[in-house]
Amino acid sequence: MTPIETQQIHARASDAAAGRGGVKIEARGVERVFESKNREVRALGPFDLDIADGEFVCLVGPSGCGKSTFLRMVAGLARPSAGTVRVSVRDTSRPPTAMVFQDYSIYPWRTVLANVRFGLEVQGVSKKEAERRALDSISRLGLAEFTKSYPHELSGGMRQRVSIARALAMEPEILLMDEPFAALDAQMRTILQEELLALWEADRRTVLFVTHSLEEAILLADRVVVMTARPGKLLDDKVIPFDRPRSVAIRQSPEFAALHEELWEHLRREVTP
Ligand SMILES: Nc1ncnc2c1ncn2[C@@H]1O[C@H](COP(=O)(O)OP(=O)(O)OP(=O)(O)O)[C@@H](O)[C@H]1O
Repeated sequence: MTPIETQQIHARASDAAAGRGGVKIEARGVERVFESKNREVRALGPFDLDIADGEFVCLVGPSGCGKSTFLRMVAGLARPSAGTVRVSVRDTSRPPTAMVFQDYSIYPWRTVLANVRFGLEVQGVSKKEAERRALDSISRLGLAEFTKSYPHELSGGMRQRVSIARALAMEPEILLMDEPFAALDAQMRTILQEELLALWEADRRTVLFVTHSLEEAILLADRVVVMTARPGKLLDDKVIPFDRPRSVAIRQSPEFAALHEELWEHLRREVTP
């Protein structure tokens, strides 16, 4: 296995690069090798990527190319086997990242309010402030009537709203989303995509979003980063030219179809054996 040369660094951003528009996430020569059943699985890299502060970037690529692994590195939950992942932080009193997963990851025994408040309590935010921020976030996600409901009383779309509310309540500088809408039906997925576009428009937080759907990536992102098959490397890095604010209606435009076709041409070669 390649020796660990470097690890995740949460740099204090006193330099200009950390200001709005500066580099927020910087990956250089990132590799990840797993030991599995006495063999090495080369999952990722070498992979380089820069994401600017306030940018919405979607990561797409074949299954197993290391997308989730990279996201976990940005979250500080995993270390690269080689290379560096650097996250610039403006305000050390806030968590640099918060994550939303496909499977909601909310506690079935806690109410909506208690689920959203949970991360804040772990952070040591006072009870009063946690309650205020949780209620505000719940309301932004349209769940104000359901603060006392339990997850089993909610639809899949509502549970995923709870996950997003919990992440936003943390007020992270970077929102990490790992296929957050993959488990939803097509209609609910469209509704949540539209809601996410509106939420992002309100605060323009840096977002790194993993998806299998090129359509979803083009709809949401400022940039779509396409990865090769495992070990994932950078295959394409495409700026999405559609104006903001956006609505799901842009999916009907010929420009959207052309972009989809172009990116699919690249991805097709990676997913077909
Ligand atoms: N903890 C681990 N131990 C061993 N192998 C792992 C581990 N985590 C991930 N892998 C392997 O690393 C590779 C990349 O996994 P990862 O989950 O990052 O891919 P992905 O692109 O997110 O896949 P998908 O799109 O299917 O979710 C896969 O081959 C996976 O089996």
